[in-house]
Amino acid sequence: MRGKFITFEGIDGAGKSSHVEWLAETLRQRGLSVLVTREPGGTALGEKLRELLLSEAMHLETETLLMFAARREHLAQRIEPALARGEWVICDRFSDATWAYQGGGRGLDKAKFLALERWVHEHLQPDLTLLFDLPLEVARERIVLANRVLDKFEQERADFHERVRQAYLERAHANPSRMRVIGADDSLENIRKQLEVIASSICS
Ligand SMILES: Nc1ncnc2c1ncn2[C@@H]1O[C@H](COP(=O)(O)OP(=O)(O)OP(=O)(O)O)[C@@H](O)[C@H]1O
Ligand SMILES: Cc1cn([C@H]2C[C@H](O)[C@@H](COP(=O)(O)O)O2)c(=O)[nH]c1=O
Repeated sequence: MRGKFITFEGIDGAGKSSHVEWLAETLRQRGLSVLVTREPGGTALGEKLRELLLSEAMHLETETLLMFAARREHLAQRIEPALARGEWVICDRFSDATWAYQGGGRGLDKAKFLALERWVHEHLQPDLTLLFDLPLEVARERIVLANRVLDKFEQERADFHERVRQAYLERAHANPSRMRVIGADDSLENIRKQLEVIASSICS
């Protein structure tokens, strides 16, 4: 039987990556085989593209095409074969991120996004997307506290990140059966409780 495809999304600093491995382990304890991966990245070529995408300034359409090029490789090399073997795949970001960052944040024409999405994965959408949502200021504070070097996207102004957040919420509103909004302005423990309920429902 084909495995399930779960994606994590949210603005930078939302806290999603803190739960990816935890959810994978929770699913493994239920006897499932789980692949954890991320975008942009997930393959040798994808990780090279990630380095460029997170550091180099480029035209919006170049950025979008490179995101989808990395995704095409990722789907062909890792995601689709794993799902076909019956493994579950947890991916830290996928096409909803392109919708939110390049579309919402930078203003990419929606028709161009939809054309690329149809080209690259017409017959595949995540079975479940967990959208970590929280106010921008809380996410910023977490990034500052983590004291990490900011990448190209994290260096963007607050209004960019606010548009990204709104684009994610609109997409979740338009896809209620696939996307679940997680209240991420909460303790790690309480967020895990929300995820445990979701994990139980997807495994049953
Ligand atoms: N619920 C939480 N409460 C307080 N701090 C948190 C919480 N979740 C994560 N953090 C901290 O916030 C920082 C960002 O978390 P994390 O890297 O998981 O976010 P992210 O959404 O994956 O961010 P990015 O997409 O920018 O990599 C980390 O230092 C993490 O320890
Ligand atoms: C897949 C994807 C990602 N991005 C942006 C979003 C983040 O700022 C970075 C990825 O780094 P993180 O460790 O996951 O935070 O890339 C994007 O703009 N478009 C995309 O399609």
